[in-house]
Parts: sequence; C-alpha cells; structure tokens
Amino acid sequence: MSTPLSNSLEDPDGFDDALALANDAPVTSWPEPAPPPSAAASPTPGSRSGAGSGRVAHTAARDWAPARAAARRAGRPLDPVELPLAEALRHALAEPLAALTDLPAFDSSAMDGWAVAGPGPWVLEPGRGLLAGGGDVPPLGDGRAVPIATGARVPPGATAVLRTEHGRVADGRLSAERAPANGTDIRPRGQECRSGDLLLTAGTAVTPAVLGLAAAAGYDTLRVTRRPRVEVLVLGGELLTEGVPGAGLVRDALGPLLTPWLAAVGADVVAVRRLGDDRDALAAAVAASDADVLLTTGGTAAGPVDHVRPLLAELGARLLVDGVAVRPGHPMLLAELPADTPGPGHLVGLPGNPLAAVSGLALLAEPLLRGYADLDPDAPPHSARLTEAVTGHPRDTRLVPVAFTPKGAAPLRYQGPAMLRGVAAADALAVIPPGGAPSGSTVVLLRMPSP
Ligand SMILES: Nc1nc2c(c(=O)[nH]1)N[C@H]1C(S)=C(S)[C@@H](COP(=O)(O)OP(=O)(O)OC[C@H]3O[C@@H](n4cnc5c(N)ncnc54)[C@H](O)[C@@H]3O)O[C@H]1N2
Ligand code: MOO
Repeated sequence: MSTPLSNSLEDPDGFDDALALANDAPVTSWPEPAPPPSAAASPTPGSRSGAGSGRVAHTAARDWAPARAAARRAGRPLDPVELPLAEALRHALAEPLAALTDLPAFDSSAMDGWAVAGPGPWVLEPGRGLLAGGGDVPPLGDGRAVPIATGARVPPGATAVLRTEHGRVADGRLSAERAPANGTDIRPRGQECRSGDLLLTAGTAVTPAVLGLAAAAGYDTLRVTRRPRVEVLVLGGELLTEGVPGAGLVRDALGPLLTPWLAAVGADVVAVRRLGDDRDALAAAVAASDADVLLTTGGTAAGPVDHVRPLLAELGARLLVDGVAVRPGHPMLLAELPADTPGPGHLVGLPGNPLAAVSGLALLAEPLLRGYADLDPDAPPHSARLTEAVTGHPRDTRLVPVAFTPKGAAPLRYQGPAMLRGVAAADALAVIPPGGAPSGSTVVLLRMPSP
C-alpha cells in the first residue's frame, strides 16, 4: 500500500508520511510551502502534539550541519580514567600509547625448525629443543643446530633458523640444500618498536586491535577519556514496555534502541526511566540525575503534555539548538543546563516519532557524546552516489535511510517519521538537500553505528 504522492503535494509539512511507503517519486520541485503553523493551527484530534501553539515551527531552527557542529562543540572531553584493558574498549586514549618494551622483546624464531650457527651441515645438540616460553637459552656453538619452535628465544650464537621443510636429519647431523642467509627467519628484538616508541596518538579510539597492541606492548591498564554517563527519560503515557501494541497504545521502540546505540557512539547508559506524561516526574528526574547528559524522547513539540521545552525554560536552560530544519526530526533540541546546579551538563530532546528520534541521535546526541568521549564524530564513508532520485522537502533537509549496494546508496522505503522499517535495514542516513537529489548525485552520509 502506498500513499499517493499527490496528497503530499497538497501538504508539504506532511510529506514525510506521504512518501513513507514508496521511494519511486521523481525529483520534484515542490510548491512553496504553507507558512509555518501559527497559533491558529488546528489541532489534530487525538494527537498530543497536534493541539500545539505552533511553537514547533521553530523559527530558530538551524540547518543540519551547523546544528551538528554546535552539538560537537558542546561536548568537551571529560577527565581521563585508568581502566583495565577489558573495560577500555570504545574509549579514546587520553595519552599517547608508548611501548613499554622492545617488540619483540627478544630475538625469536619466526618458524618451526632448527636454530643453526654458521654454514651447514650442523651437528645437532643432543636431547635439546627450544620451545616458546622457555627461559634462558645456552649459547649455540659454531657448526651446531638445535630444534626450535616458532616464538622461542633464539640462542646467542645462532645465525639463522632453518625451516623444518628445508632440512634433513641423518646420523645426528642436520643438512640443507642451501644454507640460510644470516638472520633468516629470526625476528630480531625491537623489529616492530623500541621501548618508548610512540605507537598511537592520544585520541585514538580503543578498538579490539588497539587492545591487542596495548597488551603486546606491556599494558595492563589504559588511561582513557571517561565516557559520558547518559540517563534516558522516555516520555509518553501511551507506551507499552512489553507485549503486542494496539488500541491506542504503542510499544516503546526507543528504550530498546537507545541503549545499544548510545553505547556504540561512546556513552554509558546509566538508566532508562519511563515517566509517562507527568511534568512533575520529569522535573524530579532532571533534578535528581547525576548523569553527564540527559536524553529525553517525546514531548518536544507543543502539545498539551509536551513538557520538555517549558521545563527547560523554567530551569533557565540555554537552548543551543532549538529545532533543526530537517525532516524527520525538526523539533529536536539541545540545551545546556545551568552550570550553578549539580547534575547533567546537557539535555538532548529527541522527538517522539521513532525515525525523528534517530535523526536527533545522528545530528545532536552522537556528536555531543563523541565530543565528551573525545572520539571522532564521523565514521567513513562520508558520501555516496544515490542509486535513484530522492524527492526533497521544499525548504528543509531530509534524512533518508539508505543501504550500501555495489552501485551506490540505495534509498529505502518505509522512511516515514513514525517508521523504523527502513532504518532497520539501513547502513546510513543520506542527507537530501532541500529540493531533492537526482539519481547518481553524491550525497553526504551519516553512518549508523555498528553493533
Ligand atoms: N501542530 C504540530 N504538531 C506536530 C508537529 C508540528 O510541526 N506541528 N510536528 C510533529 C512532528 S514532526 C513530530 S516529530 C512530533 C514530535 O512530537 P513529540 O516529540 O512531542 O513526541 P510525542 O508527541 O510525544 O510523540 C510523537 C509520536 O511518537 C510516538 N512515540 C513517542 N515516544 C515513542 C517511543 N518511545 N516509542 C515509539 N513511539 C513513540 C507517539 O506515540 C506519537 O505517535 O510532533 C508532531 N506534532
Ligand atoms: O517528522 Mo517529525 O519531523 O517526525 O520530526
């Protein structure tokens, strides 16, 4: 089932929903939109947001790029902490990683075979053999050989390692068709680095490979930038936490989505609280929070139970981003909470519509949190060619879920503000400028976090 495009042309503000089921529309020059909703805007029956005053038009709305940059600037790196390796994953190094030893720390064999001294043939050391992990090794005299395993210390005096497949043993003597050149298959001490060498710069994200390198270089703990602690406040009295939705109730899709998403972009979610539509509960939760960042979902519009903006105003918070000219997600906000009270430094208000919330994650929450965590805000690729045209909004940017294909970024269907079906199959959100993007054009990408 798809909603006819013509309906959306009559109602540009509703077009996200109108295009939600299909992406086969040609790039269209949209008619000039109606003026932003005014105080006279008629409420939509049954919609909490629909009864609003029109403030959700956000005359202060910024373009997506400056909004994202403002969020990034707001997130100042937190203090460093010292963590065991196992807990340091997805943090940023707070200081350069310098080798605590030469690597390798000793001359070692690169192959299974024999350590040999001088040109062959060689007399085999009777009853000896060198294994990885062995302690001190006695020196090897000229003309002698000893079996050696990969990773074992090469004895002083050895000139090369002869691989098992290149040698023959007969009557206690080892011979080879060709004597190995000096140093063959010996990994010399310090080949990869010398003690004190800079291996990685401060700010590098700790990946599994970084953990491996740090362990190899002698580290048990790492000094990393602390990840921001985030508390999620899920607003909405219509939300179910389990079971099959229906009859006016919907499942909370954002609680389950947010915790892993935020973890993947460098935050620790310390709590997810469901507060219904209770203004006092929201005020109490904000006052009681000891997180670095509060993240609310829903309640960003101007409906009768949309408490986020009024509460921020009462608290004297400063709106760093008050709406973004982007669809979906235009009511998103970023506020700086008053510095003279303990508690969170910032509040990110994500709109309740699930795909609109994902837009807010990509544009505000992720850059803010990565700023706090001192992590690079942008995962490549940063742009791609569209495999087909995407219709634009007349004045706002669209964020459209796309999947990577060999031919480029393919726009996905089911991209309405209330839908997650498209984004669940997406690799990125494509930034579609006002007016649209033709097939083959290059668009900016905002990557989905990897699991
Ligand atoms: N008069 C106007 N009304 C609205 C406008 C507007 O411009 N003028 N903008 C619409 C847009 S766009 C959005 S987005 C929403 C944002 O509203 P809120 O942030 O206040 O969100 P709610 O009203 O609480 O919920 C909206 C929608 O999303 C569903 N929802 C909420 N939370 C969840 C959740 N955790 N999981 C799943 N679904 C959720 C909720 O049931 C509503 O259907 O405002 C429009 N209104
Ligand atoms: O489309 Mo709303 O823009 O769902 O944020």
